[in-house]
Amino acid sequence: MAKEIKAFIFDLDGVITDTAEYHYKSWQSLADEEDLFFNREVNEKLRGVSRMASLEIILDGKEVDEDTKKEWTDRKNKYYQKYLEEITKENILDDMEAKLERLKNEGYKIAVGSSSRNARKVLKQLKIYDMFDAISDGNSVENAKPAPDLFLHTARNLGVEPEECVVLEDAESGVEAALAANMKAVGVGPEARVGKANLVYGNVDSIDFDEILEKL
Ligand SMILES: O=P(O)(O)OC[C@H]1O[C@@H](O)[C@H](O)[C@@H](O)[C@@H]1O
Ligand SMILES: [Mg+2]
Repeated sequence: MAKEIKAFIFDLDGVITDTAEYHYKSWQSLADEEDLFFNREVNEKLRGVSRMASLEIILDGKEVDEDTKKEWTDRKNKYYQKYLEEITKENILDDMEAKLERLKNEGYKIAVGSSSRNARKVLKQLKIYDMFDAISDGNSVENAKPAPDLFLHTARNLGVEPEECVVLEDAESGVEAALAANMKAVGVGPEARVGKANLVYGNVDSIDFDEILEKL
């Protein structure tokens, strides 16, 4: 028999807030300065992918020494952090805060499971940091999504079984990580990207928690 749902684990970038545009602009600045090929299509491949792995995707096989990679990812992060200074509650997607409150009031545990090392900073800027029962970020585990480690770490911190968790994700790598962790996956975005999830919504606004609780 399916286990009862006790917790919801939310990806951050692209599910709670749309910081993807700031990641894009920051990579674009670096790419322009270093004469690397980059555009929105390449940027789509970076969804859910860690900082260094993102650079490897942009480099697309081009050989660069480790010190330079470090300097480039640091520089991209410096640009990104400048954008983060500007973000406020207004950057929360649709009625996500109300949805989180509702789940909390109904007794579900809620957590963040993000690949970003900036996740805590983002949550503080959005003024929702204290709402969560657990927060896992890009510093929490060694193996990034699509490995299940980040979500398993989150479940352990929540004190629930993986089978009792639902993960909400906008990235293919995140959906894969959730399924590999034996959790239920809700995909947010086009079928081509998140179609492997147990349930798919085209955008954050259309996420229906009654349906999720009924079907998963
Ligand atoms: O560079 P950061 O803040 O650690 O973020 C790592 C990754 O975090 C993910 O949440 C984003 O979807 C990726 O685009 C990003 O590369
Ligand atoms: Mg995401």
